[in-house]
Amino acid sequence: MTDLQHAARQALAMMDLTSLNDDDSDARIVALCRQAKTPVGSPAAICIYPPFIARARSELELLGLGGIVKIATVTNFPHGDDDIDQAVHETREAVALGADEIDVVFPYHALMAGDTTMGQALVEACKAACGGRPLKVILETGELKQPKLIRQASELAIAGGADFLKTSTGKVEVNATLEAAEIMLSTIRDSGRDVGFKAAGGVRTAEEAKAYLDLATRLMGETWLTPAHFRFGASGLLGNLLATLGVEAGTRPTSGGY
Ligand SMILES: O=C[C@H](O)COP(=O)(O)O
Repeated sequence: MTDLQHAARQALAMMDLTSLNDDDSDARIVALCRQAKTPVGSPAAICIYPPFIARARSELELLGLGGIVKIATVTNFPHGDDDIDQAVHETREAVALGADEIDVVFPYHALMAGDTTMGQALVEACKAACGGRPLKVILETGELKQPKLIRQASELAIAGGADFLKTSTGKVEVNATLEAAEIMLSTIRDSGRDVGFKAAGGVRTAEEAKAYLDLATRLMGETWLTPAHFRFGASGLLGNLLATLGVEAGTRPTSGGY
């Protein structure tokens, strides 16, 4: 197995296979769940809008992936509004609908406008609403732009109890970048807290995924790289990973899997 294939295997197991489109439908989410069953294993989670959680849950059960592939959903998405009550309401609703993991957008406009308290307060309140489920905080680093703001948002999210820092919604011009990832990972490392990292938005190839994995290995060490600490949020990466591994997308898993 080449280094690139090794990275592709790792990336697949650490992926939140994503569909967050305005025109998503039950049929599209069912197809997404089916994609999650590959001959070389499954992604860590799917990431979908709240109305599709119940349908995804029953489909994953049918596929024998119940409890194996987690269901993540998004709140305060995609604009990162500064309404804490609304973000908490959406987070509670997502939990009630059966989400295993919540990805909440940090109120990045507020931070850019100089508000250094709102972000932490929103994260704290949403974490409390998660009932122990992992909370990933989307910083929208492509909008924060300045390294100082990315570091500050990372620190506020960690202080608020984030379980993961996530780069991007995938809905703005600049999404995941290695530069932002380096700042976020360094902030996680410097905090001494057990916080993970999710590169999301625009990651499309095994080569790109490998660059993030190499960076995280350099900064955090190889043993840190597990789905409990590292995820890719991606809608268009799986096919390339499977091709890298010599598997055609849509191939039925061999019995027993890998
Ligand atoms: O959270 C994940 C992102 O929305 C996925 O972005 P992508 O569609 O560019 O892969």
